[in-house]
Amino acid sequence: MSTDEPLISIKNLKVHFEDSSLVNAMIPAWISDRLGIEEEPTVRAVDDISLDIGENDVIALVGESGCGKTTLGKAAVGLQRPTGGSIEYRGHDIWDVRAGESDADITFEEIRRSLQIIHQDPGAALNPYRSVLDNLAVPLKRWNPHLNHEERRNRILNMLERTGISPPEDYAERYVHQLSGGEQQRVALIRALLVEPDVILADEAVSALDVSLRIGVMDLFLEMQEIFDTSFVFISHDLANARYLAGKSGGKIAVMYLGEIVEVGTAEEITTNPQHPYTKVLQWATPILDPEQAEEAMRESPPVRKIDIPNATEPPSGCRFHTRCLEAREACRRERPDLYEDEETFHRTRCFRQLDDHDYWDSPEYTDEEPSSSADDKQQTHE
Ligand SMILES: Nc1ncnc2c1ncn2[C@@H]1O[C@H](COP(=O)(O)OP(=O)(O)OP(=O)(O)O)[C@@H](O)[C@H]1O
Repeated sequence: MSTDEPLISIKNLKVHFEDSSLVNAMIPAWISDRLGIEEEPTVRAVDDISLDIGENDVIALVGESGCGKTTLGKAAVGLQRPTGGSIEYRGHDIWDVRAGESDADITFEEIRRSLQIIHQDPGAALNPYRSVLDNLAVPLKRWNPHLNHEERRNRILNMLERTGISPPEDYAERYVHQLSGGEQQRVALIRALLVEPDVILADEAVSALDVSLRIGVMDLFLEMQEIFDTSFVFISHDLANARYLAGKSGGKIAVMYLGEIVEVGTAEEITTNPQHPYTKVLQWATPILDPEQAEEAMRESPPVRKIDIPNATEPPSGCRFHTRCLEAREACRRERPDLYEDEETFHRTRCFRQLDDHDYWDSPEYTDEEPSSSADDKQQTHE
């Protein structure tokens, strides 16, 4: 259950990258000028996002590849400098603290300790030349220097045991490559938990795992979340994972599309009552386990005009989803919708269709793009 005071407050966050791709970098500026090539288009990875993360909160960020999930997550934990807007940790602007321009009684280092990250590839975060014990001793030595060797060892063995790595004495002596993917992810989780963080960002932390192991690791994350009262931000391109994580923990799902959050709600709301047309596309593309239901779903056309996602360097005007949206009208091309909140459920949706009296309803249907063949779309989406 989260308290009113946010742990992290993200306000109008922008992270734009200058896309200095190799091709651009190899073309001299004078040739680019003559050919009219724009040298470094700006990638609007995160564009005007506001989001609070409360104490003991669970948020599952979901969206297609390239929509800005990782960039938002990294910015939230102080690993990515914003190009606009702000990120506050317990009321202190993280980057002002880092620049020494804040009167906060906390250092940037301490903020970074409180905000941990777990990557998709846990092996990358662990030193392959050290044992599990030595790997896990590193954060303890740094943040709990008063502990002696024996105390550190006991704490680590205890965590190994609690996370189901048994016998802990045996595993503690193993090297990272001697562990399975699931065990490595558990060790990465322990490494993050040992420094007693307020927030753990788990970036596609279960995506690489076999489906059979996935539920076990997700359950472990949620169990640890409850025991340690740590907030978790789970990043996933898979709505099914997001639903599981947010559903079991009573957390929220935030759906991202092209650098924006388009819908936020409980797992129940997003699953049974999705409001944004893009969320319905994600829902449609999410595998259904029941074979009978899956077959029926396969017969339905995708609820989208076209499959291709626009380029993040040139996002569509107005509502960014309008070029793919079956419900789009002219108003959607002209004007950017806000995240409108349902007063009863707190479900928020960035779509004019939430407002009974919006001009949208009198606006002509959007016709710029020809709807593509639904049969082709179906095939492409399932490939
Ligand atoms: N350092 C960078 N320089 C330039 N562009 C970047 C950089 N990092 C990310 N991007 C671009 O920003 C956009 C968002 O990327 P991001 O990795 O945040 O998306 P994502 O939703 O996490 O995708 P994925 O699931 O594939 O990791 C993409 O277009 C990506 O190419």
